[in-house]
Amino acid sequence: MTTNTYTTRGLRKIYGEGPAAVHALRGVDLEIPEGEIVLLLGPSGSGKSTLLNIIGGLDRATEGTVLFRDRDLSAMTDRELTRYRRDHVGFVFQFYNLMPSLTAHENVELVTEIADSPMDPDEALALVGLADRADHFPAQLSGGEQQRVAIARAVAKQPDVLFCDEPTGALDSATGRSVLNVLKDVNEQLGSTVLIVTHAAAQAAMADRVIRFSDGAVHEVTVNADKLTPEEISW
Ligand SMILES: Nc1ncnc2c1ncn2[C@@H]1O[C@H](COP(=O)(O)OP(=O)(O)OP(=O)(O)O)[C@@H](O)[C@H]1O
Repeated sequence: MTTNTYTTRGLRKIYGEGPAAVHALRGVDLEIPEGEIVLLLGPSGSGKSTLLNIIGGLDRATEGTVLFRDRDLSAMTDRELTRYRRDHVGFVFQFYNLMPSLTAHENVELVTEIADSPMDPDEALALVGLADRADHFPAQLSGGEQQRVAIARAVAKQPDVLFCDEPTGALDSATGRSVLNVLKDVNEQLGSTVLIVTHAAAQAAMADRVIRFSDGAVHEVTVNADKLTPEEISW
C-alpha cells in the first residue's frame, strides 16, 4: 500500500488582516505519496512557496491540517516543528545560500554536525559529482556546482523529504539539467520524496506527479505513467 509523506486538508493561509489581507492558500487538499518526485507548477503569486513553507515546517497555516505521515504538523509546538525540520527535511533554494568563507566540504559539514545519522560529507559531495571539489570555496565554483553543493548539504542528513524552491531558476538549461539529474539520483538512491517548485513547465515530464496551482488552490494533479529523464527535456 502506498503511504503518503503528506496529506493536507482544508489548508488556508491568510497574510495580514482586514482589507489588506492576502489569501495565499484557499483550502488545499493534497496527497503526496512517499518516494515520489513531485513538481509544483503555477503562476507567480499562486501560493506555491507558501505551501512549501507550511509543509516544510517553516511557517504555519491559518486553518486546516497537514499530516507528515501520521503526525499532525499543525498541532506541533514550535520546538516539535524545529525537530521535525531538523530530523526529516532538507531545503534547496534558488540562490544556494552557501557560506562564502567555508569550503564545499565545510559547508556540508555544518549540517552533518547537528544531524542524527548523517552521511559523511565526502559521500554527500560524491553523490552530487563533486568529490574532487571538496576543498574549493563557493566563489571558485560555477552556479551549477554551487547548487550541487547546496543539494549535498541538504541531503547529507539523509532527509525523508527534499524541498527545492526554484532550484534551477538561476541556471541555464544545460546546467539546470545536471542539477535535476542530481535530484533524480537523490530520489533513487536515498528514497527521499522530492518536491520541486518551478516556473519551468517542461520539467513536469521528469516528475512522478505534477500539481498545478492557481490562485491559492490546486487546479489539477497529473500522474506521469512514463517519465522522461532530465536529459530528454529542455526549457
Ligand atoms: N510574508 C508575506 N506577507 C504578505 N503576503 C505574502 C507573504 N508571502 C507571500 N505573500 C503573498 O501570498 C501570495 C502567494 O505567494 P507565494 O510566494 O506563495 O506564491 P508563489 O506561487 O510561490 O509565487 P512565485 O512563483 O512568484 O514565487 C502572493 O500574493 C504573495 O504576495
